[in-house]
Amino acid sequence: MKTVEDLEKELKSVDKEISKVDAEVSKWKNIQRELHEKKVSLKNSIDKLKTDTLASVDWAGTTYEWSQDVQNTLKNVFHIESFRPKQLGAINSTLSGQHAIVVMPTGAGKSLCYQLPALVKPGLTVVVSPLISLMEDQVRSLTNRCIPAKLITSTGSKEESSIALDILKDNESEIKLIYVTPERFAKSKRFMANLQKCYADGRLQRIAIDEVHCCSQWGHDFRPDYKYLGILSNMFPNVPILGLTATATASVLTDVQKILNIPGCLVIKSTFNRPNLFYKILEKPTSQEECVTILEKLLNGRYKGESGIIYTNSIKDSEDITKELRKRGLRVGCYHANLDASTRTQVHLKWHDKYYQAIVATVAFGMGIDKSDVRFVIHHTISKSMENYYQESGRAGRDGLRAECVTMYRMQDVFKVSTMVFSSSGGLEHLYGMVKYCLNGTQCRRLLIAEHFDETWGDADCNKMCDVCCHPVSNAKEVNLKPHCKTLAGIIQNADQQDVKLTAQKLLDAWFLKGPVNLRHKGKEPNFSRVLGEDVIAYLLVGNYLIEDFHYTAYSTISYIKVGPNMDAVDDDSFILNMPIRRYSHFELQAPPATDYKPAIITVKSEEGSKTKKPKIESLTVKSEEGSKTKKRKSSAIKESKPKIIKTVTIIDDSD
Ligand SMILES: Nc1ncnc2c1ncn2[C@@H]1O[C@H](COP(=O)(O)OP(=O)(O)OP(=O)(O)O)[C@@H](O)[C@H]1O
Repeated sequence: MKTVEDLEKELKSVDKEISKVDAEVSKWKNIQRELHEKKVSLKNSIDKLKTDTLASVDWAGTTYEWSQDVQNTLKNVFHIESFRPKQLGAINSTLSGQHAIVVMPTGAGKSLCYQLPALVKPGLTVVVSPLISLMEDQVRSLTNRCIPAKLITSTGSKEESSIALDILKDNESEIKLIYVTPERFAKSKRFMANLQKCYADGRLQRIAIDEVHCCSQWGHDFRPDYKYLGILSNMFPNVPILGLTATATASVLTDVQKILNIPGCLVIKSTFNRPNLFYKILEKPTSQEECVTILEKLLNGRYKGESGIIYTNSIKDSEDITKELRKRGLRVGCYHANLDASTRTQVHLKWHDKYYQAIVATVAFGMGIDKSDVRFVIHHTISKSMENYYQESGRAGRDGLRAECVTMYRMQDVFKVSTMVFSSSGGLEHLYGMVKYCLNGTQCRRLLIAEHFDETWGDADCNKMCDVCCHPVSNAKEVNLKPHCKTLAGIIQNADQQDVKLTAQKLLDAWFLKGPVNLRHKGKEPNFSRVLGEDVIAYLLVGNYLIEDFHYTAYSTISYIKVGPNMDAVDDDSFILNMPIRRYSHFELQAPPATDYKPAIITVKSEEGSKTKKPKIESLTVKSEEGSKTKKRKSSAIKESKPKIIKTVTIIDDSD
């Protein structure tokens, strides 16, 4: 019989064995993890290679079996003379049966990429779109062109909905495009059953997914119902999926391909450079009243008689600014998510019809704005990311004529936004990208936007259409931040010892020897302005020398400033940190800009027919109600005078 000692000995040896096995298991688990990582990386490389290989094909050819039909449909049905960059490639690829994602900036003409193919081949194109109003506009405009299209909504009567649903299984139906929201795929069994019948009958020609970035949580407009669209590629093999978006970040595009189950699909991306948009950062005063005065001057001066949008970051700001501008006699509308749908539509229409010169809006005013002559977009507060900024400012100048994107920047707004976004994944990182853009005073703003979209644009692409390129500084002065870093870290540590938390404003006060004496440092006041001091704090924040620390109160969230991880390096002898000093360049508020922006090609559609010409800026034929005259004038005059135009002037961007 074994003794307790024997058993304990045995137990020890089993423990030893277990440890050995654990070590082996952990070794194999590591190997397994590494292999999984390798597998994912190989899959990604394969997908990327597939995408690159597909992208290297010249899809914009004109010798496909459908090429003649495509040209005829373009001219005779859409009454368009020529394709814009990448449209033909997108059309040919989807007609070839490829899954594809088309990435084009706002207003570049994405809809044509699925509307035209729908008419060239037999069968039905299902278009998924997130907004009913957007779909209504599209169906209306297609119907006006005698293109049979229908919308399936849950807002109409049961009978209407039933008729629309039956189109899917009616082999005799003439409808070519059917618009649905993504919720249909998730929630309507009848819709899915009819769609399967449509597929089984060989009538499902294509699935187009508009605003396809809504699939991805990385995008700026995530919609949970979009994730159900992932079943489509398996459910309907051989039916090409065409995703369309104006969001071009690589992570979003890869994510979208994964969610839709079409990894490695063709990605057709046109340049995101909007050459007609002028980018400007404007110094924002500290008081709301002064801000309103600037807006008033801009609306009455620089943008007199022009349409635009003023973006604010809160409902309260949008209401207050609207009220103040109205008091000063300006016609502006207010738009935010708390207004009911019919009020929002009213505001939108009044702006569209030029009763309102501008809409003062939160970002709720976004998707579905189809006004081509927006001449200015002013950001009263910075956007929460570069991606958002590009989308919001991109609502200007869809007609290709010069338009301006002005952002009012002040350090205090960084915290207004950071306290809203800090809890979302990547929120602060994205915001700091926007702050870097505002702090920049030496690099072309277009280059910064290009970097964001992984594109490379040359200096020539700007054509002096940003404030930095307009007022280049040959020898930008720099401020050596090393001593200031030490002072600021010292102030924070001193406050910490007294159990006091510092907001950025309080930190700034203590640094400039203002505010409570016990929080001030013992050295001298900085020998530069407080505005530059604000820039230094923001610069250190985006560089991780300072960090934000968020605290909730009953009514709000407060951002306090703490020393960040990169501050450790400041004590090294070799540490160097110089910040280029930026200056706000002059910006005329009360007079229209002297423009020298020349659009690439102008197509003048006249009663006699359409002609495409090289820019004919010196002379432009304009027919007024009084008759037709040809005037000699400079390009700037095209924008400034407002003839009663009967002929349409369409600007085509030929940069590819
Ligand atoms: N090749 C073309 N030539 C001239 N006009 C075009 C061409 N393609 C499209 N358009 C016009 O450009 C305008 C914008 O097109 P569309 O609404 O499809 O843009 P979009 O890229 O979908 O924009 P958004 O991202 O805002 O939805 C429409 O009025 C459309 O008729």
